[in-house]
Amino acid sequence: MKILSKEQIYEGDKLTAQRQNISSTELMERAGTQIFNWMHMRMQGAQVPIHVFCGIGNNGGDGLVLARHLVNHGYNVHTYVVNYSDKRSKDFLVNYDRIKQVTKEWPTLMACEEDFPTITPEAIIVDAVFGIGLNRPIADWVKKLFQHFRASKAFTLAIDIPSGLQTDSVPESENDVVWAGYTLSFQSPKLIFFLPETSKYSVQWEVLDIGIDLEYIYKLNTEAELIGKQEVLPIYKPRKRFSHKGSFGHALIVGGSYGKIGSVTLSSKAALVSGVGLVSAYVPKCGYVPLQVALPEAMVITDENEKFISNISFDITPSAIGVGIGIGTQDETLLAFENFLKENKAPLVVDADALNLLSKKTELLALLPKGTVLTPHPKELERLIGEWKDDFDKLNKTKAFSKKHEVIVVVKGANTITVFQDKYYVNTTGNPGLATAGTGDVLMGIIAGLITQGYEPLSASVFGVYLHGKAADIILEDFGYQSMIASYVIDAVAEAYIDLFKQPEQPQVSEAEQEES
Ligand SMILES: NC(=O)C1=CN([C@@H]2O[C@H](COP(=O)(O)OP(=O)(O)OC[C@H]3O[C@@H](n4cnc5c(N)ncnc54)[C@H](OP(=O)(O)O)[C@@H]3O)[C@@H](O)[C@H]2O)[C@@H](O)CC1
Ligand SMILES: Nc1ncnc2c1ncn2[C@@H]1O[C@H](COP(=O)(O)OP(=O)(O)O)[C@@H](O)[C@H]1O
Ligand SMILES: [K+]
Repeated sequence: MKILSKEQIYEGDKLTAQRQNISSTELMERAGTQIFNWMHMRMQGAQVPIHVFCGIGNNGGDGLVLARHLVNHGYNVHTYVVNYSDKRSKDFLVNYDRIKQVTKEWPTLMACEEDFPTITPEAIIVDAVFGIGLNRPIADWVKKLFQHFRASKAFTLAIDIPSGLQTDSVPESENDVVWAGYTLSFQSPKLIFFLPETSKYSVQWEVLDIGIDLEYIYKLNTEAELIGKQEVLPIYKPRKRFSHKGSFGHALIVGGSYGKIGSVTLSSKAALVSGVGLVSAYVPKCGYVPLQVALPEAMVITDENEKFISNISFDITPSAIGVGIGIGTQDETLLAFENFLKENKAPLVVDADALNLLSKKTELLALLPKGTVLTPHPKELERLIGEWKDDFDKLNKTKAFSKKHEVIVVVKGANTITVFQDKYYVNTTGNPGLATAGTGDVLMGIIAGLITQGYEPLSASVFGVYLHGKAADIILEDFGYQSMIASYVIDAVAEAYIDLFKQPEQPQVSEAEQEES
């Protein structure tokens, strides 16, 4: 699913009105009605107090449409106009008149703290104060209103975006923003739902379809894309009946040092379950026995050194190489890595300590083949691109880094974002069960394994991140967040593949209904 910028959303609204020959008022009616339907389906007329807080722009207009429908359906509604400006949008005014026609209880005008109503914890707050039009600092009394919402502990439903958030920046203080339990977003999810610093402002989100022109969306090139099953299915390469192990390449996993051989075992096994034909592991001598015992399917090549890698030399021709897990950052290993990069022609995935070696000696970045995949966790990323001011600064710096060095950067985290040139691919799978040792090694093995099988490095990264997260989601039911470990994630990659082709469950039709039809 495409994640539209604010400008693209406004453009989409305008074009839709033109092409469907409807007014912006009608589009707002659609938007507000969708919100009403969402609430009505869940509330079924329950008489919980609903406080709808409307700004003076179109987000407020949506709130007024919703409030009118709630009044018409007999809900216990209180509507407020948060009067932070003397301006009013045209469609706000239209809907202000319309709500006055259906109730004697006109919206209460609020202009300072004294006007704040009492909100009980069991009430519902609808936040239609600011939408994507917020463009400057908010008045102090309005910030106090947001704090009043939060202090009330009432469930808060935000329309389009939690008020106080802008689509392309991080708020200065968490007191300047509405903390929503749920956000109903029009047309496109917003990037801020997926970033570490801003995702907390909406516990859950959902996109409501307001019928924006499909051709416009289809042709649109967006900076960010949300990656779910629909997006990875076209990437998947089916297997031919007469394929053989030679058809799926030979992966080489280079890593390990004394006490850290497990990382190589995990990556190599992950590469195998991703579907490669052959896997070899390159480890220091101390890794030979543990690897052969733990993973009989893999071949093992050893370094001359007993405890760490000192010279990466082999006489196979791997289709792709994953390097860096557990190798440490000592000088001999740095030199071995440098010499390896000077010789290497195979596509690369660089992870863990190899990333730290790149940060230690940045000249090595020039030796990476074009399209190399880097898979840093936040600390490794910081060593590569320097400190960032906030999440947007981080993404911009990563983008600049990706462009400069022609590499793909997989920014790992709760919503892993793969960055390549001008584009962000935001993953939707995965859960906090993955916050455990070795899951990054597994990811590296999967991505290296997919490149080995002939996937383009960018597709391999996006697909690999999806499969890895999906595997964790599948086993969540069995192991929960606490007891999930990296090996179980490897075991579940098979199910993640199978899930790609599962049809959504159809609603059960009773025999009586079948006979009727
Ligand atoms: N277009 C459509 O057809 C549809 C739009 N939809 C809805 O419209 C929403 C966007 O609406 P919007 O553009 O009117 O902006 P909104 O967020 O309501 O803000 C109001 C105005 O406040 C102002 N302002 C900004 N910051 C300020 C500040 N700090 N303190 C004081 N004032 C400030 C600023 O105006 P300015 O003063 O800069 O001229 C701004 O314009 C969108 O989120 C969705 O809910 C849906 O109905 C679908 C159809
Ligand atoms: N809260 C979370 N939600 C989803 N995925 C997570 C979460 N925390 C970590 N992960 C994922 O787990 C993996 C951890 O990788 P990394 O930090 O390199 O671990 P290790 O070095 O122990 O292998 C990454 O793929 C990351 O995206
Ligand atoms: K809002």
